[in-house]
Amino acid sequence: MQIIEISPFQAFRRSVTTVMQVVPKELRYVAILTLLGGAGPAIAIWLNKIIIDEITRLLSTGTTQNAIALILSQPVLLSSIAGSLLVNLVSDAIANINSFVYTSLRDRITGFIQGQVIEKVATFEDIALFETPDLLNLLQLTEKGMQRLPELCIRLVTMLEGIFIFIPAILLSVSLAWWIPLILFSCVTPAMYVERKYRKQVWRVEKTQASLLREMNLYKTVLTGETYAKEIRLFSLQPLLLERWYGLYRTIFRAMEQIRRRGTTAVISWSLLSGLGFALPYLYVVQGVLDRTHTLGDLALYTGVILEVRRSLDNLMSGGSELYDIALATTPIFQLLELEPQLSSSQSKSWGKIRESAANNQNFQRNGNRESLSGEALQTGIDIKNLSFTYPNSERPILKNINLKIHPNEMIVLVGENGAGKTTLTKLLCRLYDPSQGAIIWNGEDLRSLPLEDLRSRIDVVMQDYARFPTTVRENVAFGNLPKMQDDEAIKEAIAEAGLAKVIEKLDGGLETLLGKQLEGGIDLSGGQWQRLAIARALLRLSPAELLILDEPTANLDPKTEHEIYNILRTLAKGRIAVVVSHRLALAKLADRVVVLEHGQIIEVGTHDELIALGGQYHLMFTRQASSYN
Ligand SMILES: Nc1ncnc2c1ncn2[C@@H]1O[C@H](COP(=O)(O)OP(=O)(O)OP(=O)(O)O)[C@@H](O)[C@H]1O
Repeated sequence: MQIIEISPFQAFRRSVTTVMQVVPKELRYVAILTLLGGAGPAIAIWLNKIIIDEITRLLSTGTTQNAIALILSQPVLLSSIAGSLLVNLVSDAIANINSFVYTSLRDRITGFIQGQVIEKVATFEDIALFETPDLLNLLQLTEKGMQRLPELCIRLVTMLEGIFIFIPAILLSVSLAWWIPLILFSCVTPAMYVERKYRKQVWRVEKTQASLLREMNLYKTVLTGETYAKEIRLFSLQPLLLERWYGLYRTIFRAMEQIRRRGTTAVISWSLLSGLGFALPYLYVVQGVLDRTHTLGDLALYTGVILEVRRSLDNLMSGGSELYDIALATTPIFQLLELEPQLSSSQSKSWGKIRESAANNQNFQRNGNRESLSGEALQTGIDIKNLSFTYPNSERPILKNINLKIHPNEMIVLVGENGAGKTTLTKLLCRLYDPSQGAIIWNGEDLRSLPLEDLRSRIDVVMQDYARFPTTVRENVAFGNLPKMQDDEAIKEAIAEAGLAKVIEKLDGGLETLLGKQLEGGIDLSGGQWQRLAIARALLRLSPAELLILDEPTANLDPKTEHEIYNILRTLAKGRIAVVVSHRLALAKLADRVVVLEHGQIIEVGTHDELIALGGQYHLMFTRQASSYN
């Protein structure tokens, strides 16, 4: 999978487009209010100048009137003071409204972008997304990007505000001397450049440290998650794991701290220069007042103007740097959204062709609302041809030159030592991965040429690490066949067949009982009960399935239930291909053929009796297991 390059500019453009798409109205309100608010400081400064000049004039007349009566008798002074108060009030109101609108705007952008990312990850066909370090790093960086995207609005607004304050202030400063804006501008440019450079460095460090951050988050999950809580306490692992978390934190923090320190020193040095630059125009006005070419009001006006120009330039500078920072931080979001799975269905052939041939053979059946092919429709079975496989994040081949023809209606049991590659082979049959070499031929068609979703709808599976959904009993079962969500009879039948009827009957909420201790009112099941629930899920899905895959379906079951499940398995496997992975060799006796895997290669294939007679690896495994029961 290729992560495409996106420049900060492209990321910025896409961020702005996203924000404008999600909150166009709010953004317009904020922009209009900011525009109104932007004129405020210039007006206030202007009014201030009038007030000071008026007061100076009145004082020079030697009036003895009391202050209130004096103000009330001077319409210019009075209206200027009233205007100044009004401008302050309006500015405050605008700031409050803006902060309210911004909060709602931030929530909506966060919800939108999180939804996009979750949808992308959840519907991404390629399981390698969760196993390839580069992609995991991208996911990690996306988290930060999602936090920063809503800030784009406030930064854009800050920039806008900067511009709105800047334009009137700069016009006023030109009226004082044409060179003043030039000096002010050239003073902030170096600091702006240095800040941009420093942000880029911070981003580079963040990118290279994504894997460390991911590791740190993993330790956090281990230290605070329920899955590990018992063993961590029983084995007193807290000090060791905490030390690892702190170690990673210190490494990341130190590197960031170094860059921040260097960056801040450089930015402060350049800001000092800009401070000196701002002093020049100020001294110029003071000199003008002393020379009597300017009034005291002028001094107040120009001092205010210089400060406002500086404030607006600061706004522009910090807004620009932040926008650059946000553009960098949001790059991974768009890289993730553009990511194309390698398991693409693009070259997919239509199932129509296969359906057609099956229909011609009268094997087409209807099941509930959906069309499905019966087990017999898998007429030529599954042919695994010269298959080799290496996981995307590794160099070590896990399966080597596998050749196996599975006949229609056949039940195969895969056996072999831990790590032999049994589960990996079942993952390839479900097309969670594509073979590195060779092919899996399904009914005469390469698996890669079949529509992925349709293919998966024809497969029923109980995984070794089956899911424990934190939802109701009903949903835990019906997730196997969504159209049957409200079919109580079918759900109860599947539960009964999986041997869970009594357990569920005893629950107060029955099918609606919430499973999962983390949920309010939720309860937990035992390991074996969860496994039986996963089997019930598979049972509900069974009718449309042409291929049934069971990976260690009885690992957590007691001997009595295990025996019951063996009997159910026989029924399950009928009329379809069944591939079962099991270390329980009693199960192998039920199979049409047993396939023995060792170090990723098939070393023996045959019926139980044939392999026992062969006296090879299977014979050894079987006799060892049998002797351990004697
Ligand atoms: N996602 C993965 N990425 C890289 N290597 C993997 C991945 N999953 C499994 N492996 C490796 O592939 C090898 C085969 O694993 P697999 O789970 O297929 O074995 P298995 O025969 O099912 O073992 P067990 O009986 O213990 O379940 C192991 O060495 C394992 O380390």
